[in-house]
Amino acid sequence: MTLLSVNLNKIAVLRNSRGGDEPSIIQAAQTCIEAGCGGITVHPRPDQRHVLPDDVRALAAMLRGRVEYNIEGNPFAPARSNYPGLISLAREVKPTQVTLVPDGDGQITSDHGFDLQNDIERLRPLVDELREIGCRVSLFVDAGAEGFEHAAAIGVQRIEIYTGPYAHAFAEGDAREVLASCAETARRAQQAGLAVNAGHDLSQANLGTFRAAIPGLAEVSIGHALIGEALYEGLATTVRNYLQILR
Ligand SMILES: CC(=O)[C@@H](O)[C@H](O)COP(=O)(O)O
Ligand SMILES: NCC(=O)COP(=O)(O)O
Repeated sequence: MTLLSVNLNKIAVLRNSRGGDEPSIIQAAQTCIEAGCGGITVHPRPDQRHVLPDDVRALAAMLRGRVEYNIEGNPFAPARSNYPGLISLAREVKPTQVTLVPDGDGQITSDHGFDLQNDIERLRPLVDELREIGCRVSLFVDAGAEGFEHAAAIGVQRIEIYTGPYAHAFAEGDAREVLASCAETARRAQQAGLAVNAGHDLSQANLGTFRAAIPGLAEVSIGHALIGEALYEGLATTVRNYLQILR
């Protein structure tokens, strides 16, 4: 069964746009859980454009023991005022999973994964620390990435395939080549002993085709499209629609 982890970044975008407490990220999480999602994902960025450190803390308190909690971010992004750093936040709230994403500050969104050949030694001490905390560690990678045996050797347990290029190709009408690359990437990662997650720009339109091509897909984390669709259909209904696709 592929777990649906709802990314709540875009709830925080709307909330921060007026500087108040509404819409509530906690109420959104509660609605998603009651609708049946298996996890909640947030990506607290250093520039605090959406999810804030206090959101991460508040979610930890309400999610514990209910659904999986996945926190994403760049572990190398330095701490700054009001942003303690990803590893420090993980040490504080002990989420189920931490997904390491090599995003720079200037990016409008995540758009690439780690270079496992060159980044693995820098990642080793961070993976050690996250495992010590008790978190599952996942690395954000591009389709076609190499070096999964190195990732497994330093204690990484999952990869998350960056599905932005797949979603774009799907929207353009021909995703066969990208999908085949994602499937081969998943196969090689599983062969190296890693479980496979996926995320970025997945939607009700493209998820079924992706899921059918990736045997054993452990988790999808979905936010932008899901929250957008929820503006029309309602959050609970939208979550249930995704769960129906993943059945
Ligand atoms: C890693 C990834 O692809 C997404 O989870 C990311 O969290 C999207 O970030 P924004 O919501 O800031 O675009
Ligand atoms: N890891 C992907 C994620 O959490 C959500 O990405 P998106 O659906 O907002 O593009």
